[in-house]
Amino acid sequence: MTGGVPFDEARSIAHALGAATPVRPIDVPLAQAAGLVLAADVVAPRPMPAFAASAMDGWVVAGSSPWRVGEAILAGDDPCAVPLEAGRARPIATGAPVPAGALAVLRREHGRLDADRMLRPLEPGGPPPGADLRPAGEEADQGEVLLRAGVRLGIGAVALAAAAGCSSLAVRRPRLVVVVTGDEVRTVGEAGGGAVRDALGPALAALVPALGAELVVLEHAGDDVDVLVERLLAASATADAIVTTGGSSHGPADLVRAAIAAAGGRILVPEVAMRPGHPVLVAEGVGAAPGCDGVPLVGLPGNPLAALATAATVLAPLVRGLQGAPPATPAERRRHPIPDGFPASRPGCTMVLPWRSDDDGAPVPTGWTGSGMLRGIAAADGLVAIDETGARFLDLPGR
Ligand SMILES: Nc1nc2c(c(=O)[nH]1)N[C@H]1C(S)=C(S)[C@@H](COP(=O)(O)OP(=O)(O)OC[C@H]3O[C@@H](n4cnc5c(N)ncnc54)[C@H](O)[C@@H]3O)O[C@H]1N2
Ligand code: MOO
Repeated sequence: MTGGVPFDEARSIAHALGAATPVRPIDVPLAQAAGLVLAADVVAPRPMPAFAASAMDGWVVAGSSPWRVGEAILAGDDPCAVPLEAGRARPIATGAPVPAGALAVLRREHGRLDADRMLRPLEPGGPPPGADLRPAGEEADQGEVLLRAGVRLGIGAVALAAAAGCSSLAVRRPRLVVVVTGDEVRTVGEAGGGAVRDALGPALAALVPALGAELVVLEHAGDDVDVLVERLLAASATADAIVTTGGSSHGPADLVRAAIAAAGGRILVPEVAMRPGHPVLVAEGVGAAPGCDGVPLVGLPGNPLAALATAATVLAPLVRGLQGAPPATPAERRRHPIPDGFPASRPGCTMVLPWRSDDDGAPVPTGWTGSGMLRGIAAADGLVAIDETGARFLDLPGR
């Protein structure tokens, strides 16, 4: 047994903490919306497509063949007010509006235009009614919900919103402040003489936007509790949530817990039954004062692999809560048998390990899984959480 809050419960607490105060929606230009979480439903303002159009280059035909061919219709032309009469055809481009009365579109490779401008199908009978016609409203009726609030916008969703006529979208993008602690942590120069280079600041600077949040400040604080409290209070005034690294355990220089208390916060998750990352903590109300609720905080351990594993475990659900997104993706929730080559589960403890695909696409351990190591996660396709119920693949945004 490792002790600590069970893995799933810690994730639920983190998500619920964020979901209790989802951040205020902001409008962002469409081109900046990918990766962010939608704050309001997007509905089709008109049928999609808005008009009946040809799905192929060829001829739009009415009645039976042969057809007398008239003027071409191009994409961008106004829908024609004059219906196409039986026995007539018009050359038509993919996406061009189809006139009323049309039977079907005959693809250009399926027809022959004779010298007398009469069109005949190569196959007897010609196209069946409706062939290669895109009816108006085929994809959506007017007023139909295209994208639901809470969804993370991918490139397809951005393209759909653009097609629906949006030029900006309401999203929830939480503002995070990251405080990297540790007197021994250096941002420049080489490690040595007891010092280490900061591995976590740069990683979190990449992770935060990959989670669909905004990094407003990334700062370094030594192991001085007064300085740390000051930083937490300042952060609570600007941020929707705070992330600290290091000092989360109970060593002589581990000050994060004391600083949280001094900054008015309350620890909800003091440690998690997981390896690595056991000392990770989740707190609420940092910076709380009369008339101000304070903000959530996730205290990541200093050991680098532990920090990244716990970021995927509790920081990601907290951010999803703040975004108004559901707790975990269905892919993350799905349990798999523990894949070959991975360690068996340990009672009462969730192990989080980096994995990569082998040449056949099967997950294999990366090695270098010590809590202070980084070569494993550097080579990883993701993280896998193993417990007595099986294996679950966690999202590792920005990997
Ligand atoms: N007596 C016990 N000691 C420890 C326990 C325990 O249960 N009992 N838990 C261990 C576990 S598990 C972890 S994880 C670490 C986490 O401790 P902290 O969060 O307090 O981390 P630090 O002590 O500040 O640092 C640990 C390690 O990581 C290096 N570090 C810190 N920040 C960075 C950074 N930004 N970039 C690169 N490396 C960093 C730091 O120099 C230390 O080597 O506690 C165990 N102890
Ligand atoms: O939980 Mo710690 O990350 O094993 O060293």
